[in-house]
Amino acid sequence: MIEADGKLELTGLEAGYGESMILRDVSLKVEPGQVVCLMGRNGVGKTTLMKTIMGLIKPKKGTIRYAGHDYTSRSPDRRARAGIGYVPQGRDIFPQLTVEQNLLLGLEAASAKVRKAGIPESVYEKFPVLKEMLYRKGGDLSGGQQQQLSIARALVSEPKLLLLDEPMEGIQPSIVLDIERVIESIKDDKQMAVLLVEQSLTFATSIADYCYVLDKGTIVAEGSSDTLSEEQVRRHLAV
Ligand SMILES: Nc1ncnc2c1ncn2[C@@H]1O[C@H](COP(=O)(O)OP(=O)(O)OP(=O)(O)O)[C@@H](O)[C@H]1O
Repeated sequence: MIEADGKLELTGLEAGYGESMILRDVSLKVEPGQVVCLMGRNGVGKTTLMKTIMGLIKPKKGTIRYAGHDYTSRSPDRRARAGIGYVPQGRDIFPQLTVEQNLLLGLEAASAKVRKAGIPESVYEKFPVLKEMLYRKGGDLSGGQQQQLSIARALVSEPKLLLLDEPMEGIQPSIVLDIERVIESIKDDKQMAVLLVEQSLTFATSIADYCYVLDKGTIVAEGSSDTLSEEQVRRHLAV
């Protein structure tokens, strides 16, 4: 792995919708091979931050550096081709397309080299259920399976940086475990940097190398899982 591969560095980011500024002075780093968790109550700006990293929202101030280059003004397309994979909140798969067709769409975002190689076998190893259901329509899958498909679709392009927005939200416990195992295996592979929005403090601190807590659009606490005190995090997570 090249040293800067997958590295993300946000500095002094300000972003929002029209006149309403949601993120204020957000600085954050994800190193190659790391899992970094972003925590915070509902509505504090976690999704807005993910969208800004993906290029779907243009920041008013600050910089986004990725893989050693300034990506602040680059299009979402270019970010995807450069290896940023995004799994948005709420499994936006295509219900009328088959599982395989959904996965092939993930390849569209990939670099030419990855596109040529096709869907990597490693994706089916991570999600064996999808291989069994390859020709079923996405809409026929359970909610948890759709979430697995949504993550698999991002993995198909073999990203260097994976943005996961609350992948465990609203999913039955058995599938939560499956998804946690996949995130653990991604971490063990050490090929990808992961920025994970996660509400479960237990899982976040067990998997993350580093955690950030966002409140009202600002980072209010950060640290490695062993230095960030539970009390500190809970204070900002409590309603
Ligand atoms: N398209 C939009 N236009 C205007 N305001 C928006 C839009 N999307 C989100 N917001 C506002 O931005 C703020 C942050 O929302 P965001 O979705 O980033 O929060 P979040 O931390 O991801 O919350 P949740 O956990 O509920 O998804 C909220 O006040 C929300 O109402």
